[in-house]
Amino acid sequence: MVAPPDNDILWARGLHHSYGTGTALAGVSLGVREGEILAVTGPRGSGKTTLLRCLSGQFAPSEGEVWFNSSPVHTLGARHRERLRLDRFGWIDTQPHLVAELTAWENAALPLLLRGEGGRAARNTAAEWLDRLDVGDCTRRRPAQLDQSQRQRVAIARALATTPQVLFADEPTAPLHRADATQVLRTLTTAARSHQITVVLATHDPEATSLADRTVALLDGRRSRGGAASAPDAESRAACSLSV
Ligand SMILES: Nc1ncnc2c1ncn2[C@@H]1O[C@H](COP(=O)(O)OP(=O)(O)OP(=O)(O)O)[C@@H](O)[C@H]1O
Repeated sequence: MVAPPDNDILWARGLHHSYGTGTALAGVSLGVREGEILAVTGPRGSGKTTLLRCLSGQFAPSEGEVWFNSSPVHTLGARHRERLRLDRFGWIDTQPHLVAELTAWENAALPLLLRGEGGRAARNTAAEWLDRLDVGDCTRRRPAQLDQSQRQRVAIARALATTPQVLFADEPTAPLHRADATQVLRTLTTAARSHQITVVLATHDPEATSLADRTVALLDGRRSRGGAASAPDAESRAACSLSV
């Protein structure tokens, strides 16, 4: 087992993952720099979600390695991976999975409370992020009293509230209308840049790829050549990342 380059916060080599007999990842390697916003693109079924789940420790890949901050993730047991996700990672799903019985405020504060933060501090931080996501006036409402766009904004505020080292976002603006999606994406990427949060963003949205530093494209569970560089130094960054 060879340690990854020091300058990659997240690094994966030769990732394979299957669902039963269906292969979702067939040997994907990549590196993500600290503070980088990386877009993962590809057609439906190309493996984007599976890649994000393997990188974030939700799935243990059937083959291959994942390293975070120069420590192996793929050799960790389920409980240690869970702890790593709670302490270091954030996750935004395509659909906002909020707790129906809790208010927007309580939903956004939840990961902070699970980390052991005091109630008042957690609620203050959650309120700040709800404000930034333009749902500051919905804090006392439950998910059923919010529209889809407001629910997704609460889910994004919840993911940002912990200021994770790496934020994984799986097509986070798919349920939003065009204008909403653009505004939410800009808020998300601006917040990530100002807080040095590394983002791995699975997306079909050209607007999202234009806000990223670099794009990695997948096809049939492998890296394809479709990833277009979007930043001046993208070529040199891409050279640091492996592709098979
Ligand atoms: N739970 C599952 N059970 C069986 N097969 C699955 C499962 N999840 C994904 N797959 C299959 O694995 C492959 C990769 O799926 P994945 O969801 O990772 O791709 P994706 O690029 O994120 O697609 P989409 O854009 O539709 O979300 C596809 O062939 C898909 O049908």
